[in-house]
Amino acid sequence: MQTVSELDALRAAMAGLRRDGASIALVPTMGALHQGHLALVREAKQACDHVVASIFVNPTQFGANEDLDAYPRQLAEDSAMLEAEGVSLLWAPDVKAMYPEGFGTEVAVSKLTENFCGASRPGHFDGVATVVCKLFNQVMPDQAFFGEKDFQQLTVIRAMARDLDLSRPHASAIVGVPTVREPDGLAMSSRNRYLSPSDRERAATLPRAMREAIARIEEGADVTRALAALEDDLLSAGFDEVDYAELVDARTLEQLAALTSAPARLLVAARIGGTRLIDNMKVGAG
Ligand SMILES: Nc1ncnc2c1ncn2[C@@H]1O[C@H](COP(=O)(O)OP(=O)(O)OP(=O)(O)O)[C@@H](O)[C@H]1O
Ligand SMILES: CC(C)(CO)[C@@H](O)C(=O)[O-]
Ligand code: BAL
Repeated sequence: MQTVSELDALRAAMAGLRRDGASIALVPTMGALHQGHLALVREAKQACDHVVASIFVNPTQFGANEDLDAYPRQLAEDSAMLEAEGVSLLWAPDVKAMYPEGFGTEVAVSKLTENFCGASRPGHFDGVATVVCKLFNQVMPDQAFFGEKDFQQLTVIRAMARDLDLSRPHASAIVGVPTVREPDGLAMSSRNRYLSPSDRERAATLPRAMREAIARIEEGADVTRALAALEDDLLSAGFDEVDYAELVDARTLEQLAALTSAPARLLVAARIGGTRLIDNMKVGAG
């Protein structure tokens, strides 16, 4: 596996990989890799001849009071994991290489970013859309792989790629990969390592309470009541705050007051200690 941290070197390496018409998959990450990231790499490897992974802790998607400085950075360990998975190229730019002096362009996706994580993390999705747009233009992959764990992010990236005619990858070449979970059901996340042992134990209530709420909704319970019970379950289990718990149309992220034939998803974000956890699950058969 080759590692590059400058754009010229990336372009030269990409030209080498593309020789003979080989197809390219991109797996964007912020590092601190776990099995969730490796699931993306494995799907990418099945789909294309070469996998290019990126590691970049993108400052523009962090709010002023968020964990940019504390975010785990472990390039040597991550690099060994990617190499073991057969990744061909690691793109690991520093902030100056990604945002050279004078950088002043932003990609903003409207509507889909208004609620949920977009409301509680103002500017977050502008940062995500801008850096992912740059990654697409830098690598020009045939397919790009993102986790369903960040469901709103996946929806926003699909919309951006469609709206901006990012022909490689075009919207249909963005692949969503199902969430990988710990044995107790907690969605894997780099931020889980912030949890104290007791908060880590309590955190498993999140997927459990979500499954219970989904069962109630699928049995025909009133959605507002089921979501209120979910919030109560989380607060009783020791969560400090429920940021949102909503049933949405999985395509438009519009809130649903009842289950319909539309594909539906339960989206939740909740804080335990200083750590904000997000999760989402499919609801119903739509
Ligand atoms: N448990 C998971 N299952 C599947 N994909 C995941 C999982 N966790 C993260 N991903 C995906 O990996 C990619 C990189 O995510 P990122 O590096 O932010 O990791 P993360 O664990 O989500 O970190 P964070 O704690 O910052 O949310 C994203 O597309 C994300 O959706
Ligand atoms: C897509 C991404 C790599 C953009 O920085 C990040 O938001 C992430 O890791 O999910
Ligand atoms: N995994 C999404 C990136 C973020 O929370 O900033």
